Amino acid sequence: MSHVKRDKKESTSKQESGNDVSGTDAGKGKKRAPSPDEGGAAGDRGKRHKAAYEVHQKIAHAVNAARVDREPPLDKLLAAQEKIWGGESVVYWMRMEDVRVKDNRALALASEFAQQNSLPLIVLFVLVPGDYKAHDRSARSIDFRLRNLRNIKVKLQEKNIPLHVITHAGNRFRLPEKIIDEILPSMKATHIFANMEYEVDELRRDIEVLEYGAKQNVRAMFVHDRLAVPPGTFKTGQGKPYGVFSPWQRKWQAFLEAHEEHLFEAADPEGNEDGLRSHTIYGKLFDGEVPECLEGFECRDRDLMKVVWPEGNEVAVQVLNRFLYCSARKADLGLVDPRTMGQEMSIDLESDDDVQLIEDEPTKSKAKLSLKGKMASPTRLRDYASSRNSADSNTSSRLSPYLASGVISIRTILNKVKKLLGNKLESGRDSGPGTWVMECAWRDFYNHVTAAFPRVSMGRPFQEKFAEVQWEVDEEKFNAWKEGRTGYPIVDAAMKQCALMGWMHNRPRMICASFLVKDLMIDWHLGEQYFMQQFMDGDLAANNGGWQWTASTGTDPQPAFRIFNPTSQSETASPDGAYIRYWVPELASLSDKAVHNPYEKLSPKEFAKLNYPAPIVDHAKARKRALARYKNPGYHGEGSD
Ligand SMILES: Cc1cc2nc3c(=O)[nH]c(=O)nc-3n(C[C@H](O)[C@H](O)[C@H](O)COP(=O)(O)OP(=O)(O)OC[C@H]3O[C@@H](n4cnc5c(N)ncnc54)[C@H](O)[C@@H]3O)c2cc1C
Repeated sequence: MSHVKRDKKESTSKQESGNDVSGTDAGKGKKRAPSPDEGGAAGDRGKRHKAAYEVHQKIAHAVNAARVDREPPLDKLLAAQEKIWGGESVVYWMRMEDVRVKDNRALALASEFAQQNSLPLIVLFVLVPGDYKAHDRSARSIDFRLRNLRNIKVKLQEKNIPLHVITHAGNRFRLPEKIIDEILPSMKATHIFANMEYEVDELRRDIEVLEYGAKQNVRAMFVHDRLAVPPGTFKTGQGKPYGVFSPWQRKWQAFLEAHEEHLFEAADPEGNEDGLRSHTIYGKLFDGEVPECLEGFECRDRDLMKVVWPEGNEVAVQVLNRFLYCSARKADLGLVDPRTMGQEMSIDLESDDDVQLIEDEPTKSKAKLSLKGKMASPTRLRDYASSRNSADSNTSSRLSPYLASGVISIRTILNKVKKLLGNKLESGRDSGPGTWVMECAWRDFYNHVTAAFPRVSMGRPFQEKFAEVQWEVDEEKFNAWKEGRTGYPIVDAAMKQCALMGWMHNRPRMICASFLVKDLMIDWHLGEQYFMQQFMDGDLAANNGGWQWTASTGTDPQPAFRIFNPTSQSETASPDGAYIRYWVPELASLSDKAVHNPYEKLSPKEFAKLNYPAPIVDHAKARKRALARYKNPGYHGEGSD
C-alpha cells in the first residue's frame, strides 16, 4: 500500500521529469502534446489527449537529461558517501567508563565497520587531566584505569589492534577540536565510534564532536553501553522521567523481561592484518606506551591498591564468581584481594555451566537458595538479602570499581545471575539474588536521573526547595570526619576504610554521609567531593545520587525524617563489631556492646585509656537542629525541643 502511494508521489514530482514543464520536449513545442482542453472531439479521444498531456509533463528536456547523464546520481551518491566514509582507518574512542574489550558495543560496531570497509581498527584513549581535576577523580581511580589500559594494550596487540594513548593537557573544552583537527587526521581516520557518557560536560563534548566533525567530514557515532536499560527508555504516566526508584524499578524489571536483547553481549573485535605493524603510520602506534602515571594524579598507595583492586576483565569475572559461589568471611572484610575464595569454596569457578541456583525454601525475610549439582552451601549472593547491610565480612560483591570504570559490563554480570536463576532475571527484596539485582538497578536508576535532570551534574539539588538549607562552616569537624576522629566508632571505622582502601561498603557510606550532613550540618557537596577524591569506584551518578539521597535533597520519597542514629546504625552495619575492630584497632579489645558507643558504655577512666576521641557532637541535639533547618530552608538556628 505504502509502495503504491510512494510511486504516485514520485511520478508527479519535478525531480522525476528532470525539470518543470518548460523543460520537457512538450514544452519546447516540437511534438507538443495537446492540452486536455484541446482534445477536440469529446469521449475517448479527449481522455487520450489528457493522458498524453500528463505523460509528456514528465519527459525531461533533452539538455537537462544530458546534464544528468554526465553526472549519474548513483555516482554522485556513492561519491558523497565516499567523501564521508573515506579515510584509511576506523577509530574506537575508549573513555573513562568503558575500559574493556569484552562486550563493548562501540568497539564491536567500530570493528564491524572496519571489517566491512577493509580498514584497520585503532583504539584511542585520551587522558584529560583537566577533566579529572574538574570532576574530582581520585588518583587511585586514574591509576586503576592506567593499569587496565596496559592490560588491554597487550590483549589488543594480540589482534594487531594498536591502543593509542595520548594526553590532552590543554583546555579540556578544546578536546573536540583536538580530536577532529589533529588526532583523527594523524591517523587518516574519518570515523570515530564511542560509548555514550551521560554527564552534562561529557554529553556537550560529544555533541560538539558530532557537529564540528560533520563540518570537517568526520562521522562520529555514540551508542548506549553503560547500562542494562538506556536512559529515557520509559517515562511516568504523565510522560515525565522518573524521580523515585520503586515505580521506576518495576518498569526496569518488566522492560528487561520483555526485551531480553538488551542483555545480549557484543561481539569481540576482529583483529587487523599482520601487515599493520609495519605500516608507516599505524605501525608506530604499537610502540607507544601507556604512561606509568599521570602528572597531578600520582597514586601514593599504588602497591596496596594493586593488591586490593587488581586490574583486568578476567579479574573482574573472578571477583564476580567469588561473590556468586563463595561464602562471606570476616577475614575478607578489609585490605585483601577481592578474589579470596571464602570459607566454603568447593567448585571449579571457571566452568560454571552446570551450576544452577534454585530456590529451596523461599521465605519473605531470608530466601534460602542452594546450588544444584555441585554445591549446596551458602554463598554471598544467596545470603545477600539478609547480610547486605552488614560490613562485618565481605557480604557485597566489591565489583563497584570494575563497574564504574567499565572493566566488566553490566550485561555480563546480569547474564551470569540470570543463568544461575534458570534464565530468569528476578529483582526484588524476597531473595538474595533478587535483592542484588535491585542494587544493580540503582546504578541504572542514578544514571537515568543524571541524564534526565542534568542539573544534578551541575551541583544543584535534585529537589531545589532544599537549595537554601543552611550549613555550618567548621573545618575542624570536617577534618575530624575525614580522618575518622569523630568519636562515633562506626563513622570512624568507615572513614578509615575510605582513606586506606579507597572503597566503602554501602551501609557505612550512608552512615558517614548522614553524619556529615545531618549531625555536623556540613554541606553535602563537600562530602561528595571528598568521596570522589578518595574512591576507586568514584562515579558521578552513583556518588551524587547517594549523597543527595542521604542529604534528603535527592530522590528519597520520605526525605525529611531520615536522620541516621550513628549508634543504632552501628549495630546494623557491624553487628558483632568486627568491622569496627578491624578499622579502629584502639577499640579492638572492647566488648560487643561497648564497641558501638564506648564513650557511653565505659567509665571515664576506662574510656581515657583507649586513646580514642570523645564524640564531637551530641547526636540528639544535632538531630533537632537538622530537622529545624530542613523544615525551614534558610533558617540558621539550632532548633528547639
Ligand atoms: C554517599 C554514597 C556515595 C556513593 N558513591 C558511589 C560511587 O562513587 N560509586 C559507586 O559505584 N557507588 C557509590 N555508592 C553506591 C554503593 O555504596 C556502592 O556501589 C557499593 O557500596 C559498592 O560495593 P559493591 O560493589 O560491593 O556493591 P554490591 O552491593 O555488590 O552491588 C553491586 C553493584 O550495584 C551497584 N550499586 C549498588 N548499590 C548502589 C547504589 N546505592 N547506587 C548506585 N549503584 C549501586 C554498584 O555498581 C555495585 O557494584 C554510593 C553510595 C552512597 C550512600
